[in-house]
Formats: sequence, structure tokens, C-alpha cells
Amino acid sequence: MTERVPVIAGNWKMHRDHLEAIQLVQKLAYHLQEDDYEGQEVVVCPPFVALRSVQTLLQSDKLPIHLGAQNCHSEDEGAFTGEISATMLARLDVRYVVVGHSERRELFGETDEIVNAKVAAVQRHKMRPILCVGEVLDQREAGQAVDVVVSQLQGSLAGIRVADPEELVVAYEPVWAIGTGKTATPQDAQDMCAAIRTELASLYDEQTAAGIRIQYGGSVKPGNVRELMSQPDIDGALVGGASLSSEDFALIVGHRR
Ligand SMILES: O=C(CO)COP(=O)(O)O
Repeated sequence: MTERVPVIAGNWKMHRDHLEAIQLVQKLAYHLQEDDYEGQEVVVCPPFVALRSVQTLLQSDKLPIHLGAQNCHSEDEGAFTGEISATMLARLDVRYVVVGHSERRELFGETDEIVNAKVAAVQRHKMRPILCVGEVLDQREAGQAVDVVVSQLQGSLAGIRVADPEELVVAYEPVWAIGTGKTATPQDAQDMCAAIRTELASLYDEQTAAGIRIQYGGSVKPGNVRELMSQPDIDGALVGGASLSSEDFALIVGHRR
């Protein structure tokens, strides 16, 4: 079986200005132990305006934390007032870009087609998309969760090639678990991540699917991360609220201690 290096990413959403961002990363680095970086990737996704300061800090202090962005535009440049391109992010040493987060889908009208174009843009600039998928509560209660997620995968990955499985990360984020304190049970999260891997195998091939990292996201906390991460198809976490506390995020990253 292909070794998958887990990815633990903090999605700060619209929190922390660039000065607070520096402090948060400094504190996080203080709380993390050297072993915590071994065999897994640690990623922080600050708001756009903090990327440059965090990049500078990570470089100057030689911190093995990777930089992520929360969104990008699908075009490389142009008359798109207020938007940020993948080209610009790549210049800031951004390694991961969250694409298709449910907040973008719900609040900013992002369709699978838009998400698909963003995935392509991120890949074009040699960064790695963290493609978010997930069902809302009504869909889960109606027994449609797997169908919804499979259809999001098919739409968002249409025409996307994956030469190296490390190039793509999928984040399963059940919308009803985001910011609510409700977590999917480890078994439900595992079942969906397994279904995602099965779909990836039919979109690509078994070997590629076996190498793609699948994160769980939705109220991940220090107290539940270990059980979630111990599931065979869960290869990391996409953490919202708890990533804004350096202590909590360090406990999540350091869950193997
Ligand atoms: O949306 C999320 C990460 O992208 C999850 O947010 P919470 O961890 O705050 O539930």
C-alpha cells in the first residue's frame, strides 16, 4: 500500500491581521516539538494579507510549516477587481490552496464548475489544491450524502489529471459539522472518506487513489483528533476554529505524543 503522509492544516478563515498572524505562528512553533513535524505535514492558511509576513517568518526562522491560501481565482491575471490569482500565491511560496470550501460554495456561489477551474489553476502553478467536499444536514438525513459528495468530486475534478497523488488533497467537510461543535463520528467520517477513495479510483486508478490524502474537517479538536486520524482512510485534518489557538492547534498537530 502507498504511504500517505498526513496533512494537518489550519484554515484561519477571516481571522487575524498580519501582525496577529505572525504571533500565532510564533506561538505555534513554540508549542510544537521537533517530532511533531516528522512524518506529517503542518500547514497554516492565513488570510491573503498575512501570507507575506508569515512567509517571511517561516523562511527566517526555518520553520517546517507550509503555507496555504484559502482561495484563489481561476485566471492568472486580468480585470477581476478584488481577486487573487494562483500565480500570485505561487510567488509567495504557497504550497496548498483550499478550493471549494463550503463557505465559498454557499456564501459566494461557487459551483463545481468554478471550483474545477480553480483546481486547474492551482495545479498549473505547481501548488496543491485542498479540494473541499461535503453534504449539508438535509442531504445526510435524506441518505444522499455519498451521492452529493461523489457528484462534487466528479464536477470539481472533471478533466483534472493527477500525475503524482501528492499533488491533490481532498477534504471531507460535512457542512453540518463546521463550526457547530458537532463532529461526524469517526466511523461516519471513515465511511465517507472510503467512499471518496473509491470514487477517486474510478476517476483515476487504484494506485493513484491509494496515494491521495483525504482530510476530515468539521469541529476537529484536541480531544477528537486522535480517533479521527486513526481511521484507515483519514489522512489529516482541516481545522477551523481550533487552529486559531496556538495551544489547541499544537495539541492537534501533536496528537501522536
Ligand atoms: O471549515 C472548517 C475548516 O475548513 C472547519 O471549521 P471548524 O473546525 O471551525 O468546524
